[in-house]
Amino acid sequence: MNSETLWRQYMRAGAELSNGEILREQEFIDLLCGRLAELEARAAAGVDAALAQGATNAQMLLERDVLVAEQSGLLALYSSGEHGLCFGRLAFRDGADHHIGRIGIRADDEERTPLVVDWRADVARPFYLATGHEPMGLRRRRHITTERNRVTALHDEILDLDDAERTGHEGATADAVLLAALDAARTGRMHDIVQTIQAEQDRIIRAPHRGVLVVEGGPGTGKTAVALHRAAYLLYAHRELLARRAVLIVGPNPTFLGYIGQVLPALGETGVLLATPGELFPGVRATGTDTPEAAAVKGGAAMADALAAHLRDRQATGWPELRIDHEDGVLVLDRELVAAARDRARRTHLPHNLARPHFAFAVIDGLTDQLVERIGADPYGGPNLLGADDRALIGKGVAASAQVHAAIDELWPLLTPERLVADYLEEPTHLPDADAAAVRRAPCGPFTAWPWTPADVPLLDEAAELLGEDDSARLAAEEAQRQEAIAYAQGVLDLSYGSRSHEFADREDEDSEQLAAHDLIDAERLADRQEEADGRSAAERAAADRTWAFGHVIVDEAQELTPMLWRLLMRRCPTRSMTLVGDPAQSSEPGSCGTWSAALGPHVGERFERVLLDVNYRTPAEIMEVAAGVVRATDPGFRPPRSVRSTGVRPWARRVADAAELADAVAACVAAEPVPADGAGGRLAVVAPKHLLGDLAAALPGADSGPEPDLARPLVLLSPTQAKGLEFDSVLVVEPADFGRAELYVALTRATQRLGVVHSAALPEGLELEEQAPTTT
Ligand SMILES: Nc1ncnc2c1ncn2[C@@H]1O[C@H](COP(=O)(O)OP(=O)(O)OP(=O)(O)O)[C@@H](O)[C@H]1O
Repeated sequence: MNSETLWRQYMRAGAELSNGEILREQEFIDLLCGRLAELEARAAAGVDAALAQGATNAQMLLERDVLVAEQSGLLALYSSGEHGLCFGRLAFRDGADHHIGRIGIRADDEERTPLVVDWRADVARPFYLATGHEPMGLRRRRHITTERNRVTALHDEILDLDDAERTGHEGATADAVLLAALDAARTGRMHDIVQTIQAEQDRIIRAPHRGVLVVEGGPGTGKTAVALHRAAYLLYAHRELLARRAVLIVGPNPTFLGYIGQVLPALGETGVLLATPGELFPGVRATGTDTPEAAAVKGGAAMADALAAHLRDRQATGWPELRIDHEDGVLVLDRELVAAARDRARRTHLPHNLARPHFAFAVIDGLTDQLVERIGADPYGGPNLLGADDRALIGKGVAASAQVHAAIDELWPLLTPERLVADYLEEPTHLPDADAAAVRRAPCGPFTAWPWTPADVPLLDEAAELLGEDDSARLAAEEAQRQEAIAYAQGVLDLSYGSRSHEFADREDEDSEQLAAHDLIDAERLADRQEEADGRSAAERAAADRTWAFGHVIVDEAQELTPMLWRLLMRRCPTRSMTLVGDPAQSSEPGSCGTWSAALGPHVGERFERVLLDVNYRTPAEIMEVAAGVVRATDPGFRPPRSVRSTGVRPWARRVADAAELADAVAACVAAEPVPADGAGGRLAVVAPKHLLGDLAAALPGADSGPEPDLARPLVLLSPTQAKGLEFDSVLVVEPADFGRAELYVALTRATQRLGVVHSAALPEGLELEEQAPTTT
C-alpha cells in the first residue's frame, strides 16, 4: 500500500471519526433542546395556571403572586438559554464529563442529573483556566460551535499528554473560536463572551465581591464585557443577597446602555439596574447641558463645601429684630434668641430639615420664657409665680401664633433639594469668582425652570443629604400599615393551619407531605413577601429610591467620574462592594479625577485592588498603531494594549481642500465602504465633532443620528462622546483636528476592521496616515 493510499484511508477514518463526534454532540444538543422546550412549556403553563387561579382569599392571592413571579423568572431564564445552549465540554482524568452552557439544565430523572452545567459553576472553571501546564484535572477540553443549535464545529484541546484517544478535531486551537468571534460582523448590540472568556478575564469575573476592584485597561481589552459577566457571576454566586439588594451598573450615556443592555438578559439575569450618571436622582431627568467649565466646577469636590456653607447661610442668619404682637404683650424675637435657637438646632448634627423642629422648639421656648417672666413675675422679687402647667399653656399659645410660624419659616425654611440647588445656582457663593461665574444661572420666571444637567444630579444628591427628609410621618404610617399586614397575615396563617388539620389529618398519602404556607413562613415574613409582591423587582424599587443601598455597584468608563459623582455613588453602596472599570488615557470629561487614588482616596483610602487588562480584542494591530501615535505625541512612553488580531488592512486618510467639501467627501467614502445597507455585513459609524453633525446628517440620509441613535442600523452618525464604549466594523473619523486628544483616541479605537479619516485641516500631531482615496478592500 503506498503512502498516498494510507493517507487517504487515514483522512477518511478521521472524517468519519470527526463526523461521528459532531453527530453525537448534535444528538446531545437535540436532547437539551427538547428538555429546554419542556421546561419552557412547563414554566409558561405555570404562569398561565397561576394567572388563571381564582384568588378568593388572601392566602390564594399571595400564593398566586409568588407563583407568577417564580414561573415568569423561570420562563425568562429558559428563554435566555435558547442560544448557545451548550458550548463546551470538559473530560476529566477521573472520568467525570460535563457539558458547559449558558444556563444549567437538569434531566427529569429522580436524581435530577445535571445535563449541562452553568458556565459560572465552579466545575466549569477549567474551561476558562486550564492550560497544558496546569490542566486542573482535565484530560480534554472541547469547544462546541453551534448556529441556532446546529453543531457546526468542534475544537478539542488535549491537556493530558498521556491521553492517546483522538477524535479528529484536535488540530485547530481554541484561538480559532476566539478569533472567529472577534472577526464576526457587528450587530450594533454587545454580545456575551461566555464561550471565549480568557483566563485573565475569568479571574476578574470571579474575584471576591467584597471591596473595591478597579479594572484598568486600554481600548478593546474587554473591560465592559468583563464587568457585565462579573455582574452575572455575582448574581449567581450571591443570589440571596444580590436579588434583594440588586446590582447597579452605571454607564456613560443612554446609547451605551442600549448597546450593552442585552448582555445580562441573554445570560438569564435581570436583577440589575442600568443607569447613566444623569439618571441617579429619582424623579429628575437631566436633559440640559453645561459648558465644559460649568461641568468641571459642578463636579469638583469644592462644591460639597460650597453647598453646605450656602445652606448654613440660610439657617437663621442676618435677622433683624422682630416684634410679635401677642395678647399678653409684645414678644421680641431678637438676634440673641435666634442665635441661641440656631446653635441648639445645629448641635443636634441633624440634616437641615430634621433639625428644623429643634430650631422651632428653641424659638418657641425663648418666646414663651419672655411671656412667663412678664406674667408670672413676683412683684416682691420672689420666684416666678407660674407653674409648669401655666407655662405649657402659654407655650401652646405662642406655638399657635401665625406670626411665629412665619418667622420660623423665614429663618429655617423647609427646603427641597431642587429648591436649594436652584437657589444656589442663581447666586453661587463660597466659590472663587471665576467658578461662580461659570455655574451661575439667570433667575427663571415663576412658571419656568432650568432643565437639570447631568452635572446637577450629584449636587441634588448632595443637597438631599444636607437637608434630610423629614419622613417621620411617612414611616409611622408605613409601620402602622405593616403591623396591620402582619396581623392580617397571622389570620391567614391561622386559617391555613385550621384547613390543614381538616384536610390532611386522616390522610397518609403523599399529599399530606405537601408544604403549605404556614410550614414555611411566619406572619412577619409573609407580610414582607406581600409587600415585595407589589409587582416591582428589587432593581425597579431601587430605581425609585434615592437612599437604596445596592448589593454591588459596577461603573463603566469610571475614569470620567467627577469627585461629586463619586460621593453620590459611594452613598449608593455603603458596603463598598464595587467593580470600577476604566482607562485613564480615554478620559475626556471635564472635571474628572485623574488618578484612581484621587478618585477613591476620599472614600476608601488606598484600600482598593487594581488589575490590568492588556490584550486588545477589538482593534486590529494596524489601527492600534495609528491610535497609539496620538497619545504618544503628548506621552512618549505610552504603551497601548497588544492587539490580538491583525487584518492587513491599513487605515487611510483623505484630505479635501476646504471644510465645505467635507460632507460630500464623507458621503462618497461611506458609499465606497463595504458595509451593505442591510447591515448583514456589519456596521459603519461616522464620528465627527458636534459642530459638523448637522451638515453630515443632511449629506447622509441613511444615517441614524440624534441624541440616542439606533446602533442596530447599518450606518450611524455620532459625536465623540456618543462613541465612547461602542464598536463598529468600520469607522470614519471626520476632521480630527477638532477633537480633544482623548476623544480622538477613543474615536480611532472603535473599529474592528477598517478605519478611515476625512479631513480638511492638517492632521493633529501624532496621527500618521497614508493619504489616499478610500480603500474598498
Ligand atoms: N474573551 C473574549 N471573547 C470574545 N470577545 C471578546 C472577549 N473579550 C473581549 N471581547 C470583545 O472585544 C470587544 C471589546 O470589548 P469591550 O467593549 O468590553 O472593551 P473595553 O475594554 O470596554 O473597550 P473600551 O475601553 O474601548 O470601551 C467586544 O466586542 C467584546 O465582545
